[in-house]
Amino acid sequence: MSASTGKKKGGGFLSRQAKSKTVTEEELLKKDIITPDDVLMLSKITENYLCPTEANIYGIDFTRFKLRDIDSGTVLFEVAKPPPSDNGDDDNYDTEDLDPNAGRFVRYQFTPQFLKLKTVGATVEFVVGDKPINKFRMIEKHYFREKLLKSFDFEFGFCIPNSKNTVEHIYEFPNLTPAEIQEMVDSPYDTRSDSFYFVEDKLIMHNKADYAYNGGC
Ligand SMILES: CCCCCCCCCCCCCC(=O)O
Repeated sequence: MSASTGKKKGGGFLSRQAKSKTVTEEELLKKDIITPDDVLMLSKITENYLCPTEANIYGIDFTRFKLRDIDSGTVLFEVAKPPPSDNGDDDNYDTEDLDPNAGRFVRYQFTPQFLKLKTVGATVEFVVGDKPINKFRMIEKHYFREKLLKSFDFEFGFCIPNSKNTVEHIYEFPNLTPAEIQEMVDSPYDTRSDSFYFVEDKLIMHNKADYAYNGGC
């Protein structure tokens, strides 16, 4: 029987079904534990955070983030968390007191040229608390409106207790047509991402970002 009839039994048909299996955010919010396989099945940007900030029981704290174009070496973006002041006050206290989710949302403003890059390196520095961390992994899904542009899957690996760690993850950009690039440039903040962080296959942090690509226009 020809595969093109759509009636073929066995692996071909079933594996195509398995690959397209999707899950909704509402279904995941009912689960006690959210796994990497769960978020890989999401087909849309989430409207909510899929775990509370308290799920980060490992004291993971991002302290520096840098983006660079791998081809030219140009630094595209860099931010560092200010060190705690001498009196122990957290400088982010006021903002986070008003909105407890403020620390897990970032708005980026890039130029249209950003979308023409091929490969970007993201250097992340982070500190961890007094527990050892196994299988620290991030799955980050980028969307333009309803369309998934690309899902990135990065390992941070094992982290020793009370350590400061630095890792560079390499983002290979999706192929975008000139028309898609123009639409994204013309539609600031319609490009969005969910970053899901796992320790031992359990969701412990969820951050969000949105992007404008019309800087300098
Ligand atoms: C248009 C798709 C491009 C995807 C590659 C984007 C590379 C930069 C990613 C920066 C992600 C930061 C996420 C965050 O701050 O939570």
